[in-house]
Amino acid sequence: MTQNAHPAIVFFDGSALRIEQIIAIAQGQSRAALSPAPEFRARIQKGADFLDRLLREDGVVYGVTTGYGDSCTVAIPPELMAELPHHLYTYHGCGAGRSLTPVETRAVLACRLASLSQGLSAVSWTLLQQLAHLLEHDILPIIPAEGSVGASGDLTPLSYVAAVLCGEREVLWKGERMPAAEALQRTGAQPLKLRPKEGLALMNGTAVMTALACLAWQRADYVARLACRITAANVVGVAGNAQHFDEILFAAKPHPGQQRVAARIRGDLVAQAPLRNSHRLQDRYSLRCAPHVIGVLEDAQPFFRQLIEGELNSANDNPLIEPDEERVLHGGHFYGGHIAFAMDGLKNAVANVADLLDRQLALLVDTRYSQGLPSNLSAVQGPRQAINHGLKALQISVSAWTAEALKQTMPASVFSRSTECHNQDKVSMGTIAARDALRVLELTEQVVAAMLISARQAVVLRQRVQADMQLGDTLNDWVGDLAQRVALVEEDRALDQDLQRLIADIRAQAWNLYDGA
Ligand SMILES: N[C@@H](Cc1ccc(O)cc1)C(=O)O
Repeated sequence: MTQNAHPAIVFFDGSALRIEQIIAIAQGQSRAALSPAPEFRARIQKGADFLDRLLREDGVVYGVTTGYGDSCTVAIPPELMAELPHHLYTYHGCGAGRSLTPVETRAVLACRLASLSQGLSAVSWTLLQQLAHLLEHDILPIIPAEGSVGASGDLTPLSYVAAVLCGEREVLWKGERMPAAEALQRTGAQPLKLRPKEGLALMNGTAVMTALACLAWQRADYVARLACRITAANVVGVAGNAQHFDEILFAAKPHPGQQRVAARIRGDLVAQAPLRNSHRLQDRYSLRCAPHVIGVLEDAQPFFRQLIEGELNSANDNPLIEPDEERVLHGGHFYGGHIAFAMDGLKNAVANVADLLDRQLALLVDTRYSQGLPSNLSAVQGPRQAINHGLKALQISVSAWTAEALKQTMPASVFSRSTECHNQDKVSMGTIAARDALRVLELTEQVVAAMLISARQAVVLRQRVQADMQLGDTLNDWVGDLAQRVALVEEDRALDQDLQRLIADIRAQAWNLYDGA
């Protein structure tokens, strides 16, 4: 997707949002705003009014007139009720670990706003405005990444959002870390005084894991595309057999994602005649089965999207306050099992792509398998060949990153444990799964960056040993583009700067691959 494909403003009014809209907000390509539609505001108001009436007439609402979680049996005296929401974020101020990045934090704010805009959380219009104010002025709560079990949602990390709305704790604003109160004041906003239930509404949900999942989904999509292009280049590099990606062959196995991967690679290899009589009819699995590996990710992504967007477009706190039917519904929508499962699956499929690429590089650097390419893809000829080592160390690094990515695939969702005096006795661990997925993606992007260097190197060296080798236009243009970004590795040189630049290109999705198909 190109940048100008994003609308300038994403309006929040409870209607369904897509992953791309959250990403566009997170990356600063779109602004977020509350819908000006009077019906939307009226619906929000109706929820808040209903809660007020309920308290006047009925007097008992979980988390409003009672303590939280297992402490729901504790009655809150009326004179202390107003303080209760502030206690919620205060005692949850026990996060640790790295802080979420600005991109991640914007995504969190957008996901929480999406959930509260469903109109089922009985928050005030003022609260929504304050949340939108943070996004509008790019006031970013400092949110520690660790400390959520992912059911009761992301209570602890979201307490940092709640506190900031109330002018407490710290934010990043215009690149500077400062007290939240100062940033609010300098942007013309007042600290919020939370109404009954608003602490729970803000915190008792899945916005952190959902935000991280949106970001992971999009990065995984791009990794899959790059893996197709790199595989095609590597087939050329080792003079492999393009027939492995044949259309009739893949028609026999009706996984649409796998078929799409085969079609992409096949399209990239248009100039490669199928080697019907070559001495080696079949390439090794890391090439021949590339559609079967990348295809798992491709086929799973629509399902992951469905899980992620289902969560994104949900009211995921508790209790829900339904203003039309006038119901107070106690449930467990803060349970992030769908995100946990999506992220455990995504990290597995992505790490398998890293592993595939690592195996392809192992073929390329080894003269036993590379069909005439120089050892370690060294481009140096003549006497100086002896002291030059080509991509030897790069391949070792790729193996290290791959091993670490694979190690990270242990499912988080199976590590549920009973917590909070056995009220939260089954939890999702979705936030841990999402953080794992991002770490796997980081490592895999490093692998991909290295593979860009090696794929380009391999194609050039193949041309050297096989002067009549033809490249299709797409692959030719792409290798030409890579040549602009990274010089051929000839005399030994440190490659870390090249890697950093390429990783940045990958993160910026610098290449338009397969026209979004
Ligand atoms: N998620 C719990 C509420 C809760 C809130 C804060 C806690 O510290 C613990 C539990 C529920 O709705 O049942």
